[in-house]
This record gives sequence, C-alpha cells and structure tokens, in this order.
Amino acid sequence: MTSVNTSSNSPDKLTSNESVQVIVRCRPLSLKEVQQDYRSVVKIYSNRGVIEVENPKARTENERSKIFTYDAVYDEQSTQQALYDETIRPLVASVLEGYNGCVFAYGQTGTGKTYTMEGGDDIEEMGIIPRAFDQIWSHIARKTGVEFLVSVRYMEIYMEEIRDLLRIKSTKTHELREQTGEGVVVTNLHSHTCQSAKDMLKAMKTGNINRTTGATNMNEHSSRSHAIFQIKIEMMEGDSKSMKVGKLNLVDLAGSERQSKTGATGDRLKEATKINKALSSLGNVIYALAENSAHIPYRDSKLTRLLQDSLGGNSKTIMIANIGPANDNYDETIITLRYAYRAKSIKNKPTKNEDIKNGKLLLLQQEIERLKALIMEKSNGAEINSLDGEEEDAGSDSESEGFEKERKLEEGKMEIDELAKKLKALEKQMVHGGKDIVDSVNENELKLEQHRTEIAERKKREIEMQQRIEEEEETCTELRQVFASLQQQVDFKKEKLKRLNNKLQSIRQEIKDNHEVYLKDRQEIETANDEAAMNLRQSFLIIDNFVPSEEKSRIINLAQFDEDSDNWVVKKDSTKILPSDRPIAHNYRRPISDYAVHQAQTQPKYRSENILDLKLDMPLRTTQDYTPPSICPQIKALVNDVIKREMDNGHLVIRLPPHSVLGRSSSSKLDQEGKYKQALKSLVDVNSLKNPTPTKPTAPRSARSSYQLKQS
Ligand SMILES: Nc1ncnc2c1ncn2[C@@H]1O[C@H](COP(=O)(O)OP(=O)(O)OP(=O)(O)O)[C@@H](O)[C@H]1O
Repeated sequence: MTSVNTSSNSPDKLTSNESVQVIVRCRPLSLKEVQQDYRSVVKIYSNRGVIEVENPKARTENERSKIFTYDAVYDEQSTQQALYDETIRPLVASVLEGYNGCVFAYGQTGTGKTYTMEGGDDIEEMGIIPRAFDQIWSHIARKTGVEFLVSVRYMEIYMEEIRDLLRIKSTKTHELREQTGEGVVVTNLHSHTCQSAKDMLKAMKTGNINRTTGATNMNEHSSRSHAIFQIKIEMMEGDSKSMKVGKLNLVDLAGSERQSKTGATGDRLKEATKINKALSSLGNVIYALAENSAHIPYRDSKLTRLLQDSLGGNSKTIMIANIGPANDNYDETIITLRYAYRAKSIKNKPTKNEDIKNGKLLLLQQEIERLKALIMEKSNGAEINSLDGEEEDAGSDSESEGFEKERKLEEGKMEIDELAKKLKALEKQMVHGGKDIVDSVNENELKLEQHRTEIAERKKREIEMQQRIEEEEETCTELRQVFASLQQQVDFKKEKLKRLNNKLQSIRQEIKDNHEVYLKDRQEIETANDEAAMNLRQSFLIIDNFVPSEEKSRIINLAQFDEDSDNWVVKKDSTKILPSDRPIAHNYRRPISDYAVHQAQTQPKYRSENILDLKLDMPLRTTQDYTPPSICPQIKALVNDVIKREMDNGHLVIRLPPHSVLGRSSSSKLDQEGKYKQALKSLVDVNSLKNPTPTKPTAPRSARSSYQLKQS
C-alpha cells in the first residue's frame, strides 16, 4: 500500500523506490489557538502511518472522521532529529551517491513548513536544511581519495518572478531554460562555492534575510514566496576522468491560505492571489501525474517548471505535508491531506548522474594541472637563467646586460608567484575528501551513521508491516476463526458486515466530498474562463476599432511563441529602422494627419506635413478683443418692456417655455412669445450686421474641423 521500499534504506537499494514519498507532520496547538479555546481534532498513529481527523461540523456518523495513510506521520511531539534521521537522511545519502533529490514542504500558512525546513537556532531545533549540510560534510570528511566541489544557489519565486537570494541587488533577469542533461535551469543565478558546513549555513542565513516575509493573521513571520535552496555536489574519485553529480533541492513553499482567514488586503492580497495560483498549478500537476494524464501542465507556473524533475522526473522526492491540529483549521487540513494523498501515486524515474565528463570540477582540475605544469616550466626556466647569469657574470664586463637579466629573472619570479596564487585560489575551491579527520573519529562516525540508517529502516519496515497486517486482517480472521456454534458464526459475520458497511459509507462520503470539491473547482475554472473570454473579446474590439488593419497584420506576422519564456514575443521588424519611442501611423516615419495623407495620394506633388510642426491658424478675434454690441434704441425699448412685464409677473429670467407648455398656453401668452422671438431674432440680426463672422481659418481640413468643433 505504501510506496516505500522497505527491504533496505541504503542509497543503492533506494533506486527501486520510484514513488514520491509522502510524510505528514502536525505541529502543536499554538498559544493563540489555545487562548481562543480551539481544540485538537487530529489523531496520529505513528506506528501505522495513519492519521485521523475528526470533523467538528459532522452531522452524520459517516461524516464523523476521516482517515488517511501515508509513508510516515509525525505528531506534535516529534523531534527535528527523528524526522531527519528517519526520512531525509537516506535521501541525502542517495544524493551523495549521485542522484537528484528533492524535499518540499507544503501546507496551510503557519503550519510549520519553515520550522521543518530551516528550524530554529538551537541544535535540537535545527531543521532539514542545516542537518543536510552536516550530513554532506561529514560524508566528505570520511571519503579519502575523492575530490569534491560543493556549490549552493538560493532563490525565491515571488509574485511569479525569480529572485536570487544570494545576490539580491543584482539587476539581472532570471529566466527558465530547458538544458539537455540538466533539466530546467535558472539563468544568471549566483552559484556560491562552499568549503564547509559553516559556509553553507552562512549562505542560507544570508538568503533568509533577503527572503520576502510579512505578517498575516495566521502567522507573524509568514513566508510570502516559494524558496528553493539548491545544493550541487560534484565528486571525482582518484585520477578518473569522469565524475558523479548529486543535486538536492530543498523547497519551502509559501503557505496556502484563505483570504478571509489571513485578513489579506492590498499588496498582501495580490501576493496571496499569486501564491494560491502557483499552488493550484502545483496541485494540477500532482493531479495530472496521479491520473497518468497525457498532458502534465508544468508550464502553468514557474514553480511547477522548476519542480518538473522532482515530480515525475529524474529525482527521488519527499513531500512533507504540514498541518495544524485546531478544529478551526479542519477544512484546510483536509485539503492538505487530500493533496498529499494524491502525491503518493506519483512515480519518478531516478537515475544516477555518473560518468559525467563536462562538469565544473573536471574543468577546475584540468586548469589546476595546467597551472602546475606552467609553474614547473617557468621555475625550471628561471633556474637555468639564473645559472647562465652567474656564469656570464664572471666573464662579462657589460653591467647593463647583467641588469637586464636580473630584471627578467625578477619578472619571471613575479609571474610564477602570480600563477601560484591563482593555483591556490583554484585549489581552495576543491575539497579533498577524508582530509581532516582522524581514523578513529572516522570509524565512529561511520558506525553512528550505520546505526541511524538501521533504526530508520526498522521503523519504516514496522510501519509497512502494520499497514499490511491491517489489510490482511480483514481477509484472514475469518479463516482463523473456529466457530463453536452457528449463532457465533452469524454474530461474527454480522460484525464483519457492520465494519465493511462503515468502510463503504466512509468511502461514499469521501466520493461525495471529492465531488463537491470537483464542482467547486469546476465553477472557479468556468468563472476564470468567462473572465478570460471577456478580456479577449474586449481586446479584439480594441484591435478591430483602433488598430489599423495593416498594423495588425504586421504584428501578427512578427509574433512568435517562445518556448523558453513560455510567452508570445514580437520579433524586431528588420525591414524598418525606427526609433522605438516614436509613434507609427500610416507606415510613415513621422506622424502625419489624415488630410496630409489624402493630399499626398490625390495630388502627387503635395508635400506631406508633419502634424506636430503644423502652425494653427489663429482666429482673427479673441474673447479679449470682445466689445459689447450697441443695440438699436427700438430693440432696447422692446427688451426693457419685456423685462418689465416679466418682473411684474414675478419672473426675473427670460426663458423660452417648452413647446408642450407653449401648445397649452393662452393666446396672450402666445403673442407675448411671438414678440420675444421676434425681438431676439432682430437682436441677432443686428449683432450679425455689427460683427460679421470671422474669416475661416485656412488650416488643412482635419485641423480645421477640430477648430470649428471647438468654436461651435
Ligand atoms: N513542530 C513544531 N513544533 C513547535 N513549533 C512549531 C512546529 N511547527 C511550527 N511551529 C511554530 O509555528 C509557527 C509557524 O511556523 P512556520 O513559520 O514554520 O509556518 P509556515 O508553514 O512556514 O508558515 P508560512 O506559510 O506562513 O510561511 C512558528 O512560530 C513555529 O516556531
């Protein structure tokens, strides 16, 4: 039932273990949870690898609790040391044999992923990453006659961008590239060569300081990014001209979270959306792998692309699902456990990276040999020169020749010193295995390691045996049972039927729950799909109405899908040499008006005008030049008369009544209206006589029309 190969834990035997190992760790109730009177709903059966979660909202017996089985489970009291020795140590041992390994911690925010991966400062509290450093370096210390080159990289994926945590100020961009033999690699990432566990610890701490964290309701120091610590160990035995390479990815994922619980708003909400999106694409990859789908959506996020080898590829992988025990977190805990359960059926194909002929360690060694030979050659030459010099000194009387030789000798020495320094620097990067350790210590270390491996092996075997016993018990008890009477047999069968019925009900419940989750997911996908379709339609409308068709087809011709960046890119148009910041219209180098285009087409000799240089024809008169019109006395009298009558009627404003009102008004009102209109008409006529319309501007048509528009 479990995916662990229990015959042995030794690295070579682990080769046959192809499944992703899944372990679950439950943290203790936090102080805040205790203060809020939350209770634990999680029961851990470590010896069987079983976890039972009681449903605080259960309405029926079937909903009462859920049971899951994993490769190993760790309760609130589990120590960092036990978890490391039992599950991670064999994996790191495999990496030291030349395999790729990956450990990733997944779970709701605040459930102990960072605690498990990094841990605290005390020796007891040390997490997986620093413990792996110790294991690697004690292995190196024991391996006499082997040369090692150990390097680390540390990056985070924050808001779908990769950032180098060891070179945080670097402005270089980091892309994902597929490289033959290497899998998916990140470009421009700093690789730090280490000579000791201390060096590695320092790199980890530097990176942690640079990592993006923030406070949420669920966790005061919440990691807002997915952090990936990569260790590469190149190993070369004796004078062999090939090497083994072990790579270990240690991943602390950002926590999955529900917006309502974390209280995220603004930037925190944006972060949360990206985190949840990347985690859901990880879920989709796990689901597709578990279902043996033809298409695995690795390309949906940077995280899944980076974990491509660890999930379904060339790697031995352990997933740690972290959960919290509080009743308040029941839903999230179940989601994490389902996720983890699915990951159990992922099959990997780990193969040893051996007989590698193009590694950095090989190049380094070649360079060291070249420098050594060069130094030797130069030192021999210098020796001969100095002897010659001594002989010639005796017979020569030319002082200048002597000086010249001395200078050359000095230069030669300086050159040798320079080469020696370079050699030392290169040699410092490499580590000689088994160098600084006394044999007795070496032996003790080895024994201790063997004991640890044996204990871990036994524990795993015990879990698997327990699980197998439980499975077989169902079928075998009946065979073992000797019934004294028929009634006894009936009672036994009734009991068995009841048990099986309970099992059936819980499976039915699980199917129902899964169906609900599926419907919810489907609804979310449909909403996202509708939104995307709307956006697309909007973009099409904009393109159809505002982008000239020739421009559209030009861009379509230039657009290409880039497999590496997983995005559409627009190629440079080699037919045009255009400054990139200039607007382009009508395929002309300069922006010109429609009027000019029309003129150029209809009148071949017309010189196109640059609309930006075009001078507007100013109106002959401006508002500043305004002089009020002089009104002829009859009109003035008429207007005064109207105003006076309006005032008598209680109106101060001259306003034309609407037609509907006019229609219903009395004849005297109509007369009055007629007079109004006539008076105003003559007022306008007089005005027009006094102030004729200004001469129309002579700007080109397009410019002119906008001018007229403004005037009107
Ligand atoms: N097994 C454990 N034993 C004791 N304390 C724990 C354990 N696991 C977690 N904690 C404590 O719980 C708190 C939250 O843990 P941690 O920061 O590791 O959570 P996380 O899952 O990494 O959260 P996020 O996803 O928000 O980064 C910390 O104070 C940590 O010390």
